[in-house]
Parts: sequence; structure tokens; C-alpha cells
Amino acid sequence: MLEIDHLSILYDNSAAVEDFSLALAADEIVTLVGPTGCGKTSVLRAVAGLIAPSSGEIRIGAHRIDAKRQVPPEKRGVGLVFQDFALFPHLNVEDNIAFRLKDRAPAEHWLRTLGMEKHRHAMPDTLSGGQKQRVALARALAHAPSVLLLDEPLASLDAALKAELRWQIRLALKAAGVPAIWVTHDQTEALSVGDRMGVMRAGRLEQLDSADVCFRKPATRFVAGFLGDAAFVPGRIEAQRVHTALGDTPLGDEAYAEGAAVDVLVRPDDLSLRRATQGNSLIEWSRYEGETRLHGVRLRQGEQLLVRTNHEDQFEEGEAVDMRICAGHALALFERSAAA
Ligand SMILES: Nc1ncnc2c1ncn2[C@@H]1O[C@H](COP(=O)(O)OP(=O)(O)OP(=O)(O)O)[C@@H](O)[C@H]1O
Repeated sequence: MLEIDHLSILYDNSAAVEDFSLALAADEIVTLVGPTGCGKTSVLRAVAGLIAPSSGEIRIGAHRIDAKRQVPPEKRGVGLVFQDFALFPHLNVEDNIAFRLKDRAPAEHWLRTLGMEKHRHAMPDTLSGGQKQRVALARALAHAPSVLLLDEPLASLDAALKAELRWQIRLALKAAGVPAIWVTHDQTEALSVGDRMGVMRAGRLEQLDSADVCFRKPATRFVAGFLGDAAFVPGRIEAQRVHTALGDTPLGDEAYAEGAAVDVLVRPDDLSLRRATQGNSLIEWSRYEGETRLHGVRLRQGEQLLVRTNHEDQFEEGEAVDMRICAGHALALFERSAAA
């Protein structure tokens, strides 16, 4: 059990984390994302016991930690997995995993579960990055932590390995039933492996929700833009629909007065393109992405929007097109007066 209650962390009187609250459910994985320097690692360091809270309280099982009451890191039952693996270079794989364990059965279990059985006698410097991270994870889980903290665990691995390993890590955490905070710079990772995700900005948690809610209904324009390409198209509420120059879309469950002026969050896959000599836009550029193509499309009134289409939809630079909102779901709305 981990509860973080109104945590603030100051370094030299400068706030790195402000009023941060998070309670993890029994086997819940929460990913933490945000721009560099927003305070993600500081939250983990405070939970691990490497720094003290300046104010607020952290509860880990029966331990209560605040500015005045500290609990040494080794007594907290917190497991750590870092980007740089932090394996003991002089111990082989199985001894790394079983380090300081009286009963080696959990080490054996996680060695096998994470597919490292045939490497049990290998030394760390003979392993690939992905294998090292499996060993680090196996070691952390073999010690039965009450909570696991992962700080950029996949940052030093290549893209294909990242995609495979992040899912293996999620499955292992779920099998272990251990709650975890998983810090990452990678939006795709944050969106795919967490039960919930927290988006931080300048020390504060700006949104804490499921990935789907954060992506589709971001609490702020910052969250909208941080999690993917985002354009804000002016719209007006009329007869329970949102009307824009690119067509109209259903109104969600937000309460907006008839006639209200809004900005509609439009992502590249919410738009479609159709060749039309008198269309509302011109193709400025197109980029092949494999399964899809990304197009920079300029409205005749001036603004450029990004549109993602199937790879079969090819357009020439300068070609006239009609750009329309094609999303079937309600798009997120922001008050027109809200500051960007
Ligand atoms: N030991 C320290 N002393 C002084 N300032 C620090 C210290 N550690 C971190 N900071 C500052 O606190 C802020 C938050 O840092 P932190 O490492 O928690 O951010 P982060 O979101 O993890 O960043 P990154 O994504 O780059 O790892 C930053 O402004 C950083 O410069």
C-alpha cells in the first residue's frame, strides 16, 4: 500500500514537487510522465527514502513518513528498478537476483518467469540491455517489495525491445500483485503500461486518470499537447452539437450553454482528407510512416493542422483537399477564453 498525501519537496528553498497526492490500489501501476525537470524522479526519491518530504506525508504499509519522521530506505520494503540496471558486476545472474535472500525460491521463480533461466550463470557484462533489465526486475520482485518504483526502466533500450519488454514488465508486476510507480519520458510507454497515468508539470500533478481519459479528455491544454499532436479548432455549441469550420461533432457530457464559444481538441487521426478542387485546405507536405501517412495541411484561412491517414491515401504537395472532422466520439472542449 502506498499513499502520498500533499507531498512537497524543496531543494534550496526552490520547489521541485508541490502538493502531490497519489494513492495506489493494491496491484495498480501508475505511470508518471512530464517534461524534464518537472519532479518525477524527486517523487520516487522521496518514496524510496533517498530524500525527505519538505511537507506532506507518505504512507507505505504501516510506515508514516513526513518532514519530521523518517524511515530508513532499507526498512520501507520499496523495490527500485533504474535505467542503468544497477546489477552487481561481480555476481552472476542467479546470485544477483538472490542477493541477500535466505530463501532462494522466489529468485528461482522470477529467474524462470522472466526467461533468464539459460543465462543463470552469465555475468552481467555479457548480457544485452534487455536481459540486464529482466535481471534487475527479477531481483526487485524476488525481494517481495510492498511497492516497486521504476525510473525510466527502458530508456537505454532500442525501440523494438522497449515495446516487447514494457509489456513483459507489466505482466510480471501484475503476476506479482505489486503496486508500482513507473516514471517514463516516453508517452507511448506511459499510455500503454499504466492502469492510470499522472501527467506532471513544474512540480504539480496536472492530471491523474486512465490513459484513455488523459488522451481523449485532457484536463488542460498542456496535457493535451504533451500526450500527442494537438490542434485547437474554434467551435460553437448549437443544438447539442459542436459546430466548427471543419464540420460538426457530438457534444460530450460537458455542460455548455447554447451558443457557447469553445476550442475543440483535434488530433491527427480525428481528421479526414478528400481531394476537392474547391476544398478548404492545401497539402503542404506528407510523410510516409509505414502503416500510416502524416500530412501537414493548411487551411485556406491560414492555420496548419496535422492529419494522419492510411498509408494508401497519397496526396501531392500543393494539392487542394477538403479537411473534415471524422471522429465519431465527442472531442474534448476547452473554453475559448482559457489560456494556452
Ligand atoms: N539534488 C538536487 N538539488 C537541487 N535541485 C535538484 C536536485 N535534484 C533535482 N533538482 C531539481 O528539481 C527539479 C525536479 O527534478 P527531478 O529530477 O525530480 O525531475 P524529473 O522530472 O525527474 O526530470 P528528468 O525527466 O529530467 O529526469 C529540477 O528543477 C531539478 O533541477
